[in-house]
Order: sequence, then structure tokens, then C-alpha cells
Amino acid sequence: GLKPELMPKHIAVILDGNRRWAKERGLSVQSGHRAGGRVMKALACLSSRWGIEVLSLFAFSTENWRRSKEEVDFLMSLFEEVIQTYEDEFAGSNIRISVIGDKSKLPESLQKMIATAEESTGGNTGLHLLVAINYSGRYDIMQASRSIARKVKDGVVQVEDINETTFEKELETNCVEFPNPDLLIRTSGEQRISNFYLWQLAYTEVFFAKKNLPDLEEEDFIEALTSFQKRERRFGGSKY
Ligand SMILES: CC(C)CCOP(=O)(O)OP(=O)(O)O
Ligand SMILES: [Mg+2]
Repeated sequence: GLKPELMPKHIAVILDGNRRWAKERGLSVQSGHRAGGRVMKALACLSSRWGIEVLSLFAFSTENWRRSKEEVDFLMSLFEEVIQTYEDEFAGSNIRISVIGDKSKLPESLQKMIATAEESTGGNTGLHLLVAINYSGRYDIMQASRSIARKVKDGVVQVEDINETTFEKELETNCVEFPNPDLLIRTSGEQRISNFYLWQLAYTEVFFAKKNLPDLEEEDFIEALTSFQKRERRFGGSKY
């Protein structure tokens, strides 16, 4: 069984396989994404129950705009639904929601929904759920670099003061206590990072789940956690 003392503090999930799941069943792309949305909520509830501190869900990357307008519009409306049902499904479980990514490009209605959910859950002290929408690792590193450059230009920061700690504070994951995931899970069998967290994943253990997101169940989450608990993290040091 899972050992509480070996539970990861921060789990990040690259959500993938919704359309393949739908295709296998002769269902619509929209039903695939809707099924994926249900698993997103289930992952948050499970993480909350296991006392995980931070759960990051990679829901929409800066590259996903390349999809058809119809699919993108549907995803945007689905994110509203997922974030809106936060009130009902998560209410009472003390979950805090934050959305990271370039929100300025999202539909006004979704931006408002995000602001409301962040506002109403801002004081919660349980699981901190980070939903990455219109996010990418390179976007984050670029925005952090611009922010630091501005501070140097304005004389607020000296170049010598720039180090890993001050840089990390400029990343959009600076809103959580544990910005660097201990465990990254990717569904659907793909084995790539797809421009998710780049700085944050420096020493993260990676687990590739074969199942498509909508098929993911508690036992699959437990399998990833069990694998994580068996690993010896050396952080570059040698325990030889
Ligand atoms: C937007 C993202 C969360 C959707 C993940 O599933 P997907 O649409 O990439 O599905 P496929 O990899 O099966 O095409
Ligand atoms: Mg995919």
C-alpha cells in the first residue's frame, strides 16, 4: 500500500488521449473531452483525499490553438464548466484553485469564471489545484525573463542578484508552496513533455500511463504513486 510519508507534495499531470478514447468508441471529440473533464475532477478529489499539497493539470497549451475553431471553442466552454462545477463538486473540500497561463487570450467569460473561482477559493488551505490553460514552459520562462529584465532596467534588481531562487519566483508557479513537481504523469502512452513545465521539472520523477485520460481510474493513479514511492531520488548526488 501507499506510504503516507512517501507521498509526493506536488503531482503534475499532462492530460492526453481524449480524442483517441472517443474514436475507439465511435464517439464525438466533444464527448472525449467531456469524459476527460470528469477525470480531471476525480484526480483533484483523489489528490485532496491523499493530502497531496499541489496538483498541476496541463489542460491547454499555447500550441493547442492550432486545433479547429470548433474544438477550441468547445474546450473553452468545457473549462468554464469544469471550473464552475468547482463550487458544487469540490465545495467543502477546502481546495484552492489557481489558473496559470496567458489568460488574456482566453474568452472574457472564461476569464471572469477564473477570477471568481480564484477569488472564492483563495483562502482555502487544502489541495492547491493549478490548472494550466494557454500555458507552456517556454511561455513561462520568457515572461519571467521579461519581468526580471524590466526590474533590472528600473533599477529594482541588480544583475548579480539574479539566481535560481529569484528567477523561480518570477515563474507562474510562484503561487504555490511547492513549485517543482515530485511526480509527473502523462496519459495516453505518449512519452514527451510537449512544452509543459520546463524549469520546474528539473528533478521530477516521470511516469507514463498507457491509458487515455478518460479511462484513468483510481487504481491507475495508485500505480503511478506506488512506482514513485519505489524510486530513489538522488538529485544528481551519488548514493553509490
Ligand atoms: C486539450 C487536451 C487536454 C486534450 C487531450 O487529449 P487530446 O485532444 O490531445 O487527444 P488525442 O491525443 O487522443 O488526440
Ligand atoms: Mg493529444
